[in-house]
Amino acid sequence: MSSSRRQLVLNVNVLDVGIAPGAWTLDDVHTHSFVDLDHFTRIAQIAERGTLDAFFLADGPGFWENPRVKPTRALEPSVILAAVATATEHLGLIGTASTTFNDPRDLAERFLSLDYLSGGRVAWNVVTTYSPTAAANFGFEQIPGRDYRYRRAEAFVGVVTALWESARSGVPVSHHSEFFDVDGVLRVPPSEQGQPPLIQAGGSPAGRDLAGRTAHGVFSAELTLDAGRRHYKHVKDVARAAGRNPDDVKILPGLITVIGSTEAEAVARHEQLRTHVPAKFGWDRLSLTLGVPLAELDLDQPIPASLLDGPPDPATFAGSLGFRESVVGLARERSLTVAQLLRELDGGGGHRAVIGTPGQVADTIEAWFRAEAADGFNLMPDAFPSGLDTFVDEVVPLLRKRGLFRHEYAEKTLRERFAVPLPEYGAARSA
Ligand SMILES: Cc1cc2nc3c(=O)[nH]c(=O)nc-3n(C[C@H](O)[C@H](O)[C@H](O)COP(=O)(O)O)c2cc1C
Repeated sequence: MSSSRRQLVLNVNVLDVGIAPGAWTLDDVHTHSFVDLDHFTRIAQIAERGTLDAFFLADGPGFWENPRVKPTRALEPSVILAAVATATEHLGLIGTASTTFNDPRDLAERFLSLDYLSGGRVAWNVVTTYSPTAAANFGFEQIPGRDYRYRRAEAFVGVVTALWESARSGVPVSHHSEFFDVDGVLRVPPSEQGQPPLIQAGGSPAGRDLAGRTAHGVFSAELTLDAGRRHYKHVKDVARAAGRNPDDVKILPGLITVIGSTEAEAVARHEQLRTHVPAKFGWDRLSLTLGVPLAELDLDQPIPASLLDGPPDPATFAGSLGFRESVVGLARERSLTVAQLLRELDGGGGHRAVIGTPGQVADTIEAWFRAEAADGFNLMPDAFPSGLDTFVDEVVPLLRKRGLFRHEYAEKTLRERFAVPLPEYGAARSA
């Protein structure tokens, strides 16, 4: 793939007041920022000032953080995205919605409406969700197994894209599968970009396969350059084998940023953001990510190889295999103690963190992009709005100077910006 044709993609992943568990303690947020539309539109306007590609909301229908420790997503994402759409002109709008806990017609209508009203700036992040709290909200005793979730995801994506196509063609969908029976057309008018592109998040073999065959972007959680390159090649190979142009699926790992004008300043900010967070917070998260009881994780010792070797049964392991593989890879490669691993993961979250100067952040972005470990990143600033402000003011100019990032928006729709083609008429109709 020629690197001159590749465009660096930078989305901002908006995790309420920031990914750092202590982000809520900073002075520029107030107690209700996480449910304040002004907070979200302000973030979007900063992102647009930095000509970022898109505003990206994670979501799951249930609590996934302990709300006693950290404010967590409370408003339904399409409501936030509708407000952001009216406050911006160019910024893409990526909404996450679960294929396990939604109805495809309802979702197709919601996302195409948003796409129509925003002038073709929307993408759907397809997730299958592993949170037990979400399952309990929908009458399941436990989260349905991974095979079931991905089979349903496949059918779900087929119905949604077929319905979006019906909005353009007027030709009714006729879908009958293990999961859905849908006959009809969508009443929403077609959007300026035809239909929203698809992003996918979930790194198990089934998740990567779904992404390679159907998605235009992958939200991944790779922690080392080598693992990033392997994942990148794998998904592009799946796309190629499915007859697609591998450039049409962008690989976008998460990247946590904690920025200071010197490295010491960044470390001090990082420490400050940890002050009010219970020590057990990251430890708990790590135990869930690995599927290993907390009692077996000694802070001062490396994780025993027997625990790293894998969930005993991947079919029933409830967490994300993608996150688990990334964390295990890092722990093995660097022989880290649990305490060092937690530090490296900035609290056990599973995404790569750079704690450093704007130059160091730009270096990481450039190195991963040039090594074909990433086509871009889903940026996760430690805290909003300050962490994003600094990124836009200090890192974006460096990336522009290096010829890696746009100076202004050139394309109107998100599909044009990502340079991904619209499916042919008929491709999805009887999915
Ligand atoms: C980087 C990343 C981000 C994710 N974001 C979400 C999310 O916002 N909401 C959600 O319900 N699930 C999310 N998931 C979970 C996946 O959809 C999936 O349910 C889970 O990862 C299990 O799949 P896996 O074993 O294929 O990784 C995310 C997974 C990854 C790897």
